[in-house]
Amino acid sequence: MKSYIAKIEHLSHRYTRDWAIRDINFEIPSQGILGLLGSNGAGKSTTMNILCGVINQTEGHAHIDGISVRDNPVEAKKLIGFLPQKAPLHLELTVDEYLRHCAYLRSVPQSDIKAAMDMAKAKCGITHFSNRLLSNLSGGYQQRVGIAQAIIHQPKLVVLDEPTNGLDPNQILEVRKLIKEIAEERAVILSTHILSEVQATCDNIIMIELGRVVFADTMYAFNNYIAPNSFVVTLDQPPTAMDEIRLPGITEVELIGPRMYRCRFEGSADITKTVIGHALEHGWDLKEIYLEKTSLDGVFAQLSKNAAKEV
Ligand SMILES: Nc1ncnc2c1ncn2[C@@H]1O[C@H](COP(=O)(O)OP(=O)(O)OP(=O)(O)O)[C@@H](O)[C@H]1O
Repeated sequence: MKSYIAKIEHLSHRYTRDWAIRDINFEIPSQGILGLLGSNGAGKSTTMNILCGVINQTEGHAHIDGISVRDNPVEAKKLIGFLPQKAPLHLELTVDEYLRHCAYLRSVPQSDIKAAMDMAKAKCGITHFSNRLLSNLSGGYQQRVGIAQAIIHQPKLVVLDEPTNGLDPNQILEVRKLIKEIAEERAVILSTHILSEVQATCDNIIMIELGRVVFADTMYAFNNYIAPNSFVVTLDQPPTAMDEIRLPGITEVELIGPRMYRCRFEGSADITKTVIGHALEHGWDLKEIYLEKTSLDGVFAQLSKNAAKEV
């Protein structure tokens, strides 16, 4: 058995003059969740749409289980469930009416449709809403219906474009849990511009910026990559000269609030222990110290810098 279900090779696309994506290469593992992370306009939807046969690429190849999406779209699409950024819901239908319609569109045999609907509803926790109009469901439940339509034909790969966009914090947690459950049986690729979304749900990550892959590895490697390089410290009795806080290893100290300093450092985060010891020794009266999480912007900046160096 192949360890991946889909393969993207040298994928490039331009809508008009400029390239939206350029020479994208990656594989989607047969199981688990792959996160496609990138800021707005990075090229996530373009990549997803090509993968799902919604648009044809200008150059390169997308294969699902060895089948070319471009050359054999009907067969390739049978293997994919897709929830686009704007869920294709018909709000005037009930959950059952809508899912029956989706099963029919997905060529589920007539005799299997009821079982397919029951399976998708149970999996997505919407059985009790079978006869509810979609327009009367909350955003979180509408998204569950969107996911149910994506798995109704038991695809090997589920593609989710910004699946938690517009949901409230509780709904986000529930939908993430559902996505993880779905990925126990198949491959899932989800796109998002939210770093914490990928960190919370994904096993592997592809990060794209300006249409190019800037990072591709496991989530573990990514988390190590974005190890924080700054901390914030509040000192009730700070030294008169701010420079005194700049202990060896600290490269920059910035005043960001009353007696509150952002310190950038190189090397191990253990530097905070040194600062705590030093503050105690010099009576700086340390109130609070915490490592700052690297922002997505920070990660992008760092990755772009690295990519530029490699060119
Ligand atoms: N139909 C289109 N016609 C022309 N340009 C487009 C079209 N769709 C997308 N683009 C451009 O292609 C680039 C990539 O867009 P894409 O929608 O793939 O990015 P994205 O990462 O999904 O962003 P978002 O999170 O905002 O949806 C952007 O510069 C965008 O303006």
